[in-house]
Amino acid sequence: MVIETWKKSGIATKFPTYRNSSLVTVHTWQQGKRQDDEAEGLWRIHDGIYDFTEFIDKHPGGPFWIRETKGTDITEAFEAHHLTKAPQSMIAKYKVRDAAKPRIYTLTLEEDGFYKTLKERVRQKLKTIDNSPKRTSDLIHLSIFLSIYIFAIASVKLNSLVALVLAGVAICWTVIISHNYFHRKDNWRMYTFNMGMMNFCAWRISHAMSHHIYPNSYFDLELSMFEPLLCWIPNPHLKSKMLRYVSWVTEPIAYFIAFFLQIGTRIFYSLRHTNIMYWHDLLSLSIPLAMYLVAGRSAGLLLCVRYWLSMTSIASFAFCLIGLNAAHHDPEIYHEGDANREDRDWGLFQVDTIIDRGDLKWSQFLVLTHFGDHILHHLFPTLDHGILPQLYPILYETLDEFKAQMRECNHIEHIIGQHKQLLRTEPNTRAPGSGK
Ligand code: HEM
Repeated sequence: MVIETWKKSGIATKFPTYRNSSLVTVHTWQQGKRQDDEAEGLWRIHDGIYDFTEFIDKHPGGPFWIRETKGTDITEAFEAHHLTKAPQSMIAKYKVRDAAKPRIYTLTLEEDGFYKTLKERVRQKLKTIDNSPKRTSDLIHLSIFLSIYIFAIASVKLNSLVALVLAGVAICWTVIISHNYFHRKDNWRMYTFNMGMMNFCAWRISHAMSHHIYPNSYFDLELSMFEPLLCWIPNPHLKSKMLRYVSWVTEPIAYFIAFFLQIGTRIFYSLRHTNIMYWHDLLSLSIPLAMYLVAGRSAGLLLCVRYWLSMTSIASFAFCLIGLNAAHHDPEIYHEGDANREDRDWGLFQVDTIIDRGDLKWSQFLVLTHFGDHILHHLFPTLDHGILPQLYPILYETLDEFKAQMRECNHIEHIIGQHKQLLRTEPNTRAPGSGK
């Protein structure tokens, strides 16, 4: 089949099927990937086909990761989520056959390539690392999480706008910090991601499996989900003139409604197609409930719900302001259609799709609440953000060896860059690392 030129991906031999569907959801992304990935209905790692059915409930990281990836190519996800050698030595017994067709993804994970070299160094470093910052992360998470209820209740009890805004900020920060936890084995903190009406299971697909593995490409669901309103891919087929300029106006609206759009789409899809809702989708309701039970009986349930919806839209706005301007969108950053680095290493691809927030690095609190240390987080998503700073010397050394660079800028520069990227339709012809 001939692919139209504009649909040619820089990281795969196919244009992803899910992008042809009218409603883009986590579920349609998974369905499309099962069609595209040449995994023969099972699990694919490199050029082998594996049957992990028996292993789903035994997986130390929790059953979700394996159950939800059945029928897909998990090569990069498998590499990025394990730092010990155990998983690699375990897979042989589940191998069924060699894959009939080549992999569709063209990124590489060579033993002597950037990512595997860095990973081996990180593996060694982890043996001697100071783990105490993990406790600080846990404490920060718990304090911010509890402060949601304190500020929410205060907003009703004192009829205070300040408390309402603070509750919104606390919801936003709780959601961002709990992202530090949902990338790992199942744990109670991952559930607190749902305080903003979104769901960590949906995000384990759209964020961990899609965005983290294939950032800024056609396979990145976090780009395509925004495309009716905001489009970062520099391609006039996706980004009409109208969308380019109108997006600057619709952007603040999109920020305010993003959380509601996520749950709305999931409810709509569940009613029309297959249920993709979980019991823990109800967790965010604990906020208005606490407000009503502790402080709102005289004010009434309706007022509590109104205040809760207001703080959630503040949280949504703050989340988008932080998240969409944190790392990935700037004309200097690789987006689908731009010239590729010659070295197709998966880790270098991650480096090319990110500019870190340099202004946060001095504070663990700011890193946790603002998607800081983003490059290291993309490369090693299961590691606590608290210990990432200790890995910088190894990262710098390995980047130097592979003639790559880590880029940094502050939040204002990111906001300016993100808006320029919304306007950009011309692909970059200079490949990252070309040095010209
Ligand atoms: C889509 C594929 C997979 C994903 C996303 C995934 C994800 C994870 C996660 C998040 C953890 C917990 C890490 C932590 O909290 O530090 C984990 C641990 C683990 N997983 Fe997986 N996993 C996948 C496939 C597999 C497979 C196929 C095997 C072996 C057959 C496996 C074996 C293990 C083992 C042994 C651990 C314990 C920690 C370690 O030794 O690294 N996983 N996995």
